[in-house]
Amino acid sequence: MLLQVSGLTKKFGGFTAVDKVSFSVARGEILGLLGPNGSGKSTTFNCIAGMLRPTSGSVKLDGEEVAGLNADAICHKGLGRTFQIPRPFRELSLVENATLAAYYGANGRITRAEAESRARDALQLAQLPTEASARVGGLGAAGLKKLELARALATQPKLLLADESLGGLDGGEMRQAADMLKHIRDVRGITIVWVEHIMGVLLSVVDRVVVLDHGAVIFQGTPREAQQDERVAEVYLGPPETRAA
Ligand SMILES: Nc1ncnc2c1ncn2[C@@H]1O[C@H](COP(=O)(O)OP(=O)(O)OP(=O)(O)O)[C@@H](O)[C@H]1O
Repeated sequence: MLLQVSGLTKKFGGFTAVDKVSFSVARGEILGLLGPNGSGKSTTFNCIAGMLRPTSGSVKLDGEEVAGLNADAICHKGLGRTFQIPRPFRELSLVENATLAAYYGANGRITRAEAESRARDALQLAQLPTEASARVGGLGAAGLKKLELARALATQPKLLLADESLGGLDGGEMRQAADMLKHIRDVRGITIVWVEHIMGVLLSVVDRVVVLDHGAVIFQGTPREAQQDERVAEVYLGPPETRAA
């Protein structure tokens, strides 16, 4: 297993946002981490990525305990993440943005040529232009999401945590974003944990899903099983008697 989350708990004062969450992700797998708004997805994500310190529990990346390490240290151990709201350096070019991410991922221990090569490779994987003149300014919502992905890929992660990659995209862009994540896994073997609150297109590309509700895991299984599961339907659609026919 590349990622093993065991008994992960995060409390904010007396409120338990993540309650003994356990799941694992095999090398090369795409796992969808789903749940309605407020179910604890972002808190789980941030505990894994080191943006939040878990109250208790274990997070093992490639067999090594990383719970409680800071985000920089976890990135240097091979975890790349995207942010829900892209915040690129707008005054820099796309290549410069990705190059900075490559330096960050390597903890500064690569040459400029190597950082730029990693940056161009990541931009290509994210289907963005690689020429020096390509700027952030002209990118729309989908382009900014791609740049977010390219910045995470430039850190050369073993595990990519994708946070709400579909937010703000239209139907066609969502399909393209989903296919891109699958392509990245297929050609590079990068393991992906993909956090979304909407199921839709995600179910067509993930291998397995974990569904959270009120901070706890209520379902783990294949996308097909998720679509047939009554508890999953309930948290997404409400109780059977209130659903439209
Ligand atoms: N820093 C915080 N302090 C207090 N409560 C918090 C904090 N962060 C999150 N929460 C609460 O924890 C619960 C889980 O929030 P979280 O953001 O993890 O859910 P989510 O599933 O990611 O939701 P969304 O899809 O809306 O992003 C919510 O009730 C939220 O209000």
